Amino acid sequence: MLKNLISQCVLPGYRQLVIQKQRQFFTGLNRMASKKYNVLFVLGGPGAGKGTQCEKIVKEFGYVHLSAGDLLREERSNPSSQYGEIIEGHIKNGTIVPVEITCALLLKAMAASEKNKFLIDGFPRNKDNLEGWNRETHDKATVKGVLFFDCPEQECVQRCLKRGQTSGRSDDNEESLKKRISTYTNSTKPIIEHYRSQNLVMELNGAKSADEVFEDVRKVLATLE
Ligand SMILES: Nc1ncnc2c1ncn2[C@@H]1O[C@H](COP(=O)(O)OP(=O)(O)OP(=O)(O)O)[C@@H](O)[C@H]1O
Ligand SMILES: Nc1ccn([C@H]2C[C@H](O)[C@@H](COP(=O)(O)O)O2)c(=O)n1
Repeated sequence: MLKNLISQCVLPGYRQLVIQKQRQFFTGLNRMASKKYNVLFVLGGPGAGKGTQCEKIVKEFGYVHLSAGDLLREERSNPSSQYGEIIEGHIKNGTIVPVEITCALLLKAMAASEKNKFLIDGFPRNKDNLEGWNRETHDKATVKGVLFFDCPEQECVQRCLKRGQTSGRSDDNEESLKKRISTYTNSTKPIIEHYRSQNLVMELNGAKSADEVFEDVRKVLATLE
């Protein structure tokens, strides 16, 4: 009789409780797992001031700055990398490195950081970058916006040539710059337009002085905080 009472009344209630607790546990786990990286992309022509502004943003807004170009240059300099020659070829030619390489470097750098807010500078630069990013990060990252520094071509070229006097960059010269500008116009501008159609673009006049540009950046970023 007591056995029957336990199996008919107590056990089902206990089972229900266990199932309910299991559900709560797995929901908690899922929520933890769904914590995504928050990303702001930073785009603009060569020399538009992306890196300069990112440095200032890091100091004031606590983002981690990841420059796709810097990560590629670092990978190129690693003697044990199998991608060194491919990367150098693209950098000199002003063309874009396949996304599998660039996205893997970005994800590795994000995973190595304890922070959650990233400025990804110089990416995505073409359709291959954009599609690869979406494929690899749809469950890992949320793109909160795109900072777009608009700057006239002649100003960009002058800045890069001046930087080339001391930067040691193999692409801060007239020949590479022509190709970089053409890649920017033909491949990167459509990506900016893609994000503009999603209302994600924050456009800034990059032709002003660096401090004036940052004043504008501050206002725009304050709306995201
Ligand atoms: N607003 C500005 N006015 C004048 N010079 C600037 C301004 N912003 C940056 N510069 C200078 O222009 C050069 C290019 O700037 P920066 O490296 O920030 O551009 P970038 O967009 O990151 O370039 P790239 O894509 O080629 O790496 C640097 O020498 C920098 O000091
Ligand atoms: N998404 C990217 C970013 C950069 N590169 C390569 C080709 C660029 O000309 C070069 C320099 O980049 P920068 O420092 O100017 O941002 O790096 C690329 O292939 N893909």
